[in-house]
Amino acid sequence: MINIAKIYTDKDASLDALKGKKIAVLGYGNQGRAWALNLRDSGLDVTVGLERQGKSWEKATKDGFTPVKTDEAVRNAEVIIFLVPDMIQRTIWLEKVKPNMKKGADLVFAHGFNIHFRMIEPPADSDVYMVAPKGPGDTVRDYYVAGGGVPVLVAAYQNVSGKAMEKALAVAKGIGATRSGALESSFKEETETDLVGEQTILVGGIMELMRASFETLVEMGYQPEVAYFETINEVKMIVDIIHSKGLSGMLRAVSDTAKYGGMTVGKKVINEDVRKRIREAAERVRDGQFASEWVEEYNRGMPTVVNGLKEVDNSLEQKVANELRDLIERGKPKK
Ligand SMILES: NC(=O)c1ccc[n+]([C@@H]2O[C@H](COP(=O)([O-])OP(=O)(O)OC[C@H]3O[C@@H](n4cnc5c(N)ncnc54)[C@H](O)[C@@H]3O)[C@@H](O)[C@H]2O)c1
Ligand SMILES: CC(C)(O)[C@@H](O)C(=O)O
Ligand SMILES: [Mg+2]
Ligand SMILES: [Mg+2]
Repeated sequence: MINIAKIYTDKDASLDALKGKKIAVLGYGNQGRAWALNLRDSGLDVTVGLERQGKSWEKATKDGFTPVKTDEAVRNAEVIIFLVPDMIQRTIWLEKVKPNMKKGADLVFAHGFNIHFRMIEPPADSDVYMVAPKGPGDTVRDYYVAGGGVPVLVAAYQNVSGKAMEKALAVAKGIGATRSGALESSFKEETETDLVGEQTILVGGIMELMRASFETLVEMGYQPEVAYFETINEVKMIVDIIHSKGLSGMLRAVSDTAKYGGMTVGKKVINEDVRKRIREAAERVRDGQFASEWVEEYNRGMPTVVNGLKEVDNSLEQKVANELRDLIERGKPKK
């Protein structure tokens, strides 16, 4: 056993710390919808707070909530959960939450960005804690409904009441996370590791590795559909095995030919140079350079994100994905 991280499960957490308290969930997007539904299904008192009527408002209403404007949602809340995009949180905090919140209400985050990089300066009399899902919002909902939960990192930044961790664990239990595990961390550790992870593997790394392999095969004259099955579609199946049995389990599930090729060529593709660049990316996160760059990009209207999305939407790999979607869906296991 390595036994470094402190991991809490259902037996260590109680919903009592939040029972009867008014909880405002700000935002109804990826995480907002999942949290609001899971917390409500866990018997907690949730109000959805939104800035304006629109898609999120409609979605929340369809799910049986009666959304209200952000300022109204926070006025009565004892627990305020920030589930609007990271780059919006500071403005919402300054303009809507800070002037209207109850004195001493809890401030809760799903990612430490705004606190760690000091974009939000919380009042000294509030508990400030974090429950950060280690998975996408839809999965947080899907796993909960299926009786499971996505693991989370929990941390307390300010613990005025002495009960911040108890309440973080109650939130974790409410969204189903302690059915799996809530790992004790810090705002610093969560923020930095989450950013490094999404840049180098979960979003950036995996996408670029898939695209590089796919595009190489297509350039060499192989059929795009064959390239798609090989370099993008099968990743889920391999990752599913890693997910349940670890890397050793995956190696034992593939042929010796794949083991040998994977072990020798993998290290040439993902070589020392790549490791050096992963380290550089991690250092840029840790010293705040990435955060400054992202704030600046956001303030310019996110041109890189907007154009990048367009480029991927129009790529051959996405066209093949659209073409094969029915076939792929037909083949999925039926519960
Ligand atoms: N996406 C994920 O799966 C995921 C995973 C872990 C942690 N987080 C964290 O959860 C938090 C929320 O991220 P998300 O991806 O769920 O957000 P999101 O982009 O899905 O948020 C959308 C919601 O925010 C509202 N919103 C968008 N722009 C707004 C604006 N200008 N003013 C007011 N409201 C606005 C929308 O109406 C919608 O309700 C972030 O701190 C993020 O880092 C997200
Ligand atoms: C789902 C992720 C990538 O893990 C999350 O960190 C995010 O920012 O969306
Ligand atoms: Mg993230
Ligand atoms: Mg993440």
